[in-house]
Amino acid sequence: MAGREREGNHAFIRVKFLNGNGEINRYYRRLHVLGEGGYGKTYEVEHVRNGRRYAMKVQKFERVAPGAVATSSTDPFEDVRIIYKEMVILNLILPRHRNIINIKDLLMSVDTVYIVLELCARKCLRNFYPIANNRSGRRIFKQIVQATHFLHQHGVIHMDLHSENVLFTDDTMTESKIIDFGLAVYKPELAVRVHANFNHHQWFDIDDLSGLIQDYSGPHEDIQALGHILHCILAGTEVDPERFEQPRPEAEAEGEGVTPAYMPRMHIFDREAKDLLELIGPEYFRRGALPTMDRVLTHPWLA
Ligand SMILES: Nc1ncnc2c1ncn2[C@@H]1O[C@H](COP(=O)(O)OP(=O)(O)OP(=O)(O)O)[C@@H](O)[C@H]1O
Repeated sequence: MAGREREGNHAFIRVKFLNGNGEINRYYRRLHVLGEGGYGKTYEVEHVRNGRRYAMKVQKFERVAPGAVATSSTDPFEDVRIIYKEMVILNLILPRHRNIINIKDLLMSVDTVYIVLELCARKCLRNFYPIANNRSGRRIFKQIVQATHFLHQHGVIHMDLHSENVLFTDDTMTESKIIDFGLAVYKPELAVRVHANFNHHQWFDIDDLSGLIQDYSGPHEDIQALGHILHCILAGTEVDPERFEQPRPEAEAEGEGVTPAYMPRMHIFDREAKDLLELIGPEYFRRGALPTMDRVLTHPWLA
């Protein structure tokens, strides 16, 4: 059982095809719902034969009759494209990384995709913020930065990094995993590393490579999202990003004082953590243009 395998030096997807949706029960027993997103539900499941627990993301899509004409407003192909892209990114483009969710199995019927993932605890960054201190905050933030850098090296921009898309492997909240590649974009021109000779021409039409917001997508989107996450870690709470959309002098001139609860807790964090916030944080804190990922990685707080 494995979604991602290598045949010689080439990547390929191993998919189990199901004759009907009921057949999924021969492989996995659904235990309960872990979460619900725009494209379906994610369940905790148990493998029928070996009893191991996993998370199973179930995504239904419109059946697309061969030759059917789809309108742009109700484009059934769009659902298929999004699901397909997530499968290819997780299966083929990315090698394993300890801080990126690992795909375990992939099953498909005529109208549903079942993506089986390693199971995380029901803890996400939101649960971590209040207990973060300089040491743990630095460790977790470094994991997320390194995993994001790894994505970028393989040409993948996540595009949806936020508190609920970073889960923890267990309740100790010491090991994090980035999940949900539904909005991710693959940009072959950005890739400096290629896994198992992945050749995008074999897997994508060039049009299918575009994300929902492709024209604006780039590493800066993820770096900005990391800046927001860092702000939340330092503040010890989820922060409303809209409050920090303008630089400090402008915000203060408009009388928008910021709640003390949203300010970095400098009695807990090193001055270097604040310095990194001034590099990648929201406009309110930032001193200049967003830096490159390399500069973030080598920042003294993380080095
Ligand atoms: N591997 C996992 N282990 C445990 N829980 C998970 C796992 N993957 C997803 N979940 C839970 O299921 C929820 C939905 O998963 P995910 O974000 O991947 O789905 P989605 O349909 O793309 O959601 P969205 O519309 O929010 O982007 C997550 O927020 C999380 O609570």
